Amino acid sequence: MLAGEEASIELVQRWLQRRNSDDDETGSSSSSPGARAGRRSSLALTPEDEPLVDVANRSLPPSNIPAALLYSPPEPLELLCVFPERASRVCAAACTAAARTGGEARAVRSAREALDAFRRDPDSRLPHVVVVDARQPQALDASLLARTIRGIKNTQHVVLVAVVKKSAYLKDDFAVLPYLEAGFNRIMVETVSATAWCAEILQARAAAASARAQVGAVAALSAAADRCRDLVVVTDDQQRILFTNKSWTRMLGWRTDEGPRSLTETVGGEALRLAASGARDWEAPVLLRRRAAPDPILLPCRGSTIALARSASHVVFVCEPGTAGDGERARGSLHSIRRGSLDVRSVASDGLRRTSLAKLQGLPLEAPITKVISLLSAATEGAPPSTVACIERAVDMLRTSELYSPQMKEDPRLRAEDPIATDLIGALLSQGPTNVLSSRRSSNDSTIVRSQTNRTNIKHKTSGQLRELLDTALSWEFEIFRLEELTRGRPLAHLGLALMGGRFDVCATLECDERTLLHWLTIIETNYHAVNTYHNSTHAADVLQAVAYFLEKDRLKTLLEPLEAAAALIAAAAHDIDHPGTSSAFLCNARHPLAILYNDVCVLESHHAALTFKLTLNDDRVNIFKNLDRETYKTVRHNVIDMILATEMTKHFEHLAKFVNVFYAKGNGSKEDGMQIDEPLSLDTTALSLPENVILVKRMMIKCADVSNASRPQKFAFEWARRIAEEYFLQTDEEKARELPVVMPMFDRATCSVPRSQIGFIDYIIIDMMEAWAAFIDMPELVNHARNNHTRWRELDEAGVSSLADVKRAQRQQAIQAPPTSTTEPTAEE
Ligand SMILES: Nc1ncnc2c1ncn2[C@@H]1O[C@@H]2COP(=O)(O)O[C@H]2[C@H]1O
Repeated sequence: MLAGEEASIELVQRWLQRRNSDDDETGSSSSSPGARAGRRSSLALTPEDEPLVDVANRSLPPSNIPAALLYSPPEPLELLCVFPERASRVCAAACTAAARTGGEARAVRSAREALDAFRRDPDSRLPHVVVVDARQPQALDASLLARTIRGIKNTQHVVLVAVVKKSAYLKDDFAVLPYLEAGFNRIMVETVSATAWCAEILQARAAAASARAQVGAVAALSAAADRCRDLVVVTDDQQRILFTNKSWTRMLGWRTDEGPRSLTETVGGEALRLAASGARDWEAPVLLRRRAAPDPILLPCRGSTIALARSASHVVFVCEPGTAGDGERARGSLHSIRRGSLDVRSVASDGLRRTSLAKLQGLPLEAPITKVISLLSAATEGAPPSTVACIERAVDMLRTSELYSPQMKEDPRLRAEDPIATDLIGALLSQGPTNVLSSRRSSNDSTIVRSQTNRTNIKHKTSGQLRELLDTALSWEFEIFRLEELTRGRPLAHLGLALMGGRFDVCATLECDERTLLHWLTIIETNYHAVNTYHNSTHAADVLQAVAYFLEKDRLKTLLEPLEAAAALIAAAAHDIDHPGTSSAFLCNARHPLAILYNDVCVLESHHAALTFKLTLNDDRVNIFKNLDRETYKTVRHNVIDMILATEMTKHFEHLAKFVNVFYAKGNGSKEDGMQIDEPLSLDTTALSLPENVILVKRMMIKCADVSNASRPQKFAFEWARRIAEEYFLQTDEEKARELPVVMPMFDRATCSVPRSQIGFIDYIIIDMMEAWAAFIDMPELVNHARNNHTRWRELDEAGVSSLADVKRAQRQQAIQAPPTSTTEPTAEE
């Protein structure tokens, strides 16, 4: 037994014990002998306590399949006949029979045409029965066709009928076997009798309806399992893994297609022994081994053996995460919620209440924060005055509704002598119009007009050089500026096609064709402003490339579904669409129509997300979502919007703090501000089993990609720094020209130190975030590059480099030492 395991087992046992007695009290316990024997067995951890698995339990009565679940909506039969011969009389008879039985028939002559019927075309219906002419192997390989159809997803319920010659049928007793092995359900001797075909088709129709009902039921149950938080695994009677749900995959890190095949490789403990004993229902602790962590986790587990015939066919294990040793946690049932509430009341009834807390306790609902405040208040009892003062201060802080808004003045790291950093970080983190009193003004009234370049669709043709470059699209040193140059300012469509269309096969995931994806990428790219020095389609391509790079990391490969990966790539490509080159605060100050439309709240990001969907849905030729069913579309839309909105910098600390608190909360000594991580990070992967935590991962992914320029090798980081500084300067120019409040007065081209702005950006925005993300996806170079860039900026600062022109000169010198990589857009200084 592993160190500390005994204590954990005891905790789980206590939890199970308490729950059993709870169940008994409430009368919710199953009264079947099997269930009781199983429950006793859950506490049997020594040979003396061996569970009493009775004879009745071993004889495995058939498990109940809820009849209502076996529902299949009545549908008129769709028959597909595959006969190579042009005017086959057998085929004609089958088609006539289909019409007579109230169905519809279609005849095709080749395997390719037959397979077309299984393409996901929303306008055509899938056939229920496919009749394949197996009489002329030289004209049509019927077995190969059957195997291919069976290889297509969701065709288990389609009934395949092979038509054979009578002579072949009567050849030997086992003549039908090769057809059955290939995936045919029925074998029919050739006949031109429509009546004989009627009989065959009626039987096939019944078989198809029954198979459809069963497959539908299994799909519904596996979807249910996938959506629950418990870890579910189903094995065969030999403990070979047949199914694991998403929570299982997320928490343990094993993908269904690469993980252990046998349960014994990943599960240990009492549960395994009980399952092997053939008990029908049982509860016991289970030890689960994780892919990336040496120490197993111990969870309470409930199991059932499924037996439709005499012998067991399936064994189901359901493990509950987050409950071991956490007996006080509310468990979702009315009973337990009430119990949870009572905890707070009893805590608060100790004379420690504050008036506001008493009010909260009167509410029928309870938020976790209420409970936290109550518990903290209770902890002051008998505590020394200094502790009481500390806790009371913490409770006061928790009462604010702006839990995640950093207050700059209290941050000791932001010193008065660092005005550029203060300016930049302040502007990034604050929302809405600038307070006029705190801003500088200018009297100049000229306006800079930003126009949009007119672009045409790209042709999907890549030159040799471009192709070679795109082959390196999954490298962290990807030459993004060279791509910008080779594509004449249209990097997004080319890179998007290579990554989304190629490596990530987004077309297959969204069931759209490549042409639609290309049109989509083109329209998205066209709506970026090429005149922006930073927020143009090269930035979008850069963020797309970073997201693609992150998605290739093992942690994310295991965690995210193809649909989630597709949504992330879409969000990355579109996340700054139609960016005007000025910030949201500028738009608010300027009373821009977008600021009016979005009430000064998340103005730009709301616009990016809304415009993305408006452009996509407006035209079928670009609508990459057009073939998705309603639910899938809803999921993708939700994901894309959530990720685009997550790039809003005013929520930066909120997203980062949530991510760090959820995944690194245990064993990391974080400072009072909650952000500084000084100890080596130890990741808590158990948190991955909760879908709401996966959202935090996706937000963090796009956020890190969005500002990854500072974590790229120096030559890229410097070029991006120049571009963003130039864009900031243009905004300041425009603010002065229009007598608007100046959002970042320090970003004045006459006075700004670019190196210092970068040092501040890396110090306050980049380092903490990249440390947390780099540890999560195992990519230390993110932090290494950021630190190297920081060092280099500091050297330049100390050497007196300040203006954009100075930085450009330094870049040139650097380029002489290292070969040139980028072409750069001319800046206003040149
Ligand atoms: N290298 C950088 N230096 C300073 N600010 C940056 C840098 N990279 C990104 N940003 C800012 O971070 C913001 C992230 O969201 P946006 O792309 O809307 O706008 C970005 C810039 O305002």
